[in-house]
Amino acid sequence: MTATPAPPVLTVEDLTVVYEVDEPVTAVRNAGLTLHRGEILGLAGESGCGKTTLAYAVNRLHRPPARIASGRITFHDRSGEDVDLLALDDRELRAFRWDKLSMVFQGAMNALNPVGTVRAQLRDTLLAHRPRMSRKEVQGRSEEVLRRVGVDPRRLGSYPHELSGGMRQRVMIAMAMLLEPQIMIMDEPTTALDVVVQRDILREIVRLRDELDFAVVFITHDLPLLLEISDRIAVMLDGEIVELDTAAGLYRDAKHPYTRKLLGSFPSLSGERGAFIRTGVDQTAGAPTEERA
Ligand SMILES: Nc1ncnc2c1ncn2[C@@H]1O[C@H](COP(=O)(O)OP(=O)(O)OP(=O)(O)O)[C@@H](O)[C@H]1O
Repeated sequence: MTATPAPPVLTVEDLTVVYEVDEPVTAVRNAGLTLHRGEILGLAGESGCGKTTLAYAVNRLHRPPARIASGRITFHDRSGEDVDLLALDDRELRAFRWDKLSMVFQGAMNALNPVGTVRAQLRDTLLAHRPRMSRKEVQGRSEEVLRRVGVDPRRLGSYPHELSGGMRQRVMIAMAMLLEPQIMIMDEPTTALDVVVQRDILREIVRLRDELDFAVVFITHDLPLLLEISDRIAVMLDGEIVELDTAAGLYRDAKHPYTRKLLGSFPSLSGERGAFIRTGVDQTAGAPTEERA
């Protein structure tokens, strides 16, 4: 990490999300966090702790019975403008999503329209936000994003069923970066993929972040993976963020007993561990360093 953190791009304050079912479930409780420009913030915690609910609420994608009971979510635009996300109407939200903040879900590869080519789907998203783009610009941008995620631009003419799962997930990541958003939220984006493909895609995400400087909220229950790729990590337990620290700080000196328990539950973290994605990672001890790759 650098000594002075980059300015914030997103601030979540005191966020509470409740599922209004017979016995209401408070899935996120008074959560607060600041995401800095260009940082990778990992969100860790066991299944059911509220990670996905938090991510959906930030993007206003939550649906009834989920309800934001309290809190503030502020997007700090590159232009200097602060946007109160909870105050946006539907039209403003549609303009905001993909453009300023995009999201890649677990299994997002199945979200591609089966009857549209990759070209058509990238074009539709581009033109919805940039209606004045020429055909040539649309084609150029579509080729560029595919190249960036390691997919041959000749695949623009392919239908989703003609692509492997890994390739479809890469296309979804390309879609998420199409409009150069300032934030990407990734919820278990590689869980459905085999380990080698996962690693390739994660390396790409870290590299692209270094190049393009978007911030990432990366959600997974895989803490060892988060230690490799995150600048900071927030640990969630029963809807609350119980600890938030740099990856190195968390690894070396976890404060909350639950974080220590979580760290202890991954044998790979106490023993030898190879193939860290970050450079500057102490592979013999398996510990992340303070540096950012
Ligand atoms: N539609 C719903 N109605 C009622 N309760 C729900 C609903 N969706 C989620 N919950 C509850 O909210 C809590 C948080 O769920 P959430 O999916 O956000 O957790 P998560 O940490 O993302 O889990 P996972 O890693 O399994 O996706 C859980 O207790 C869950 O049972």
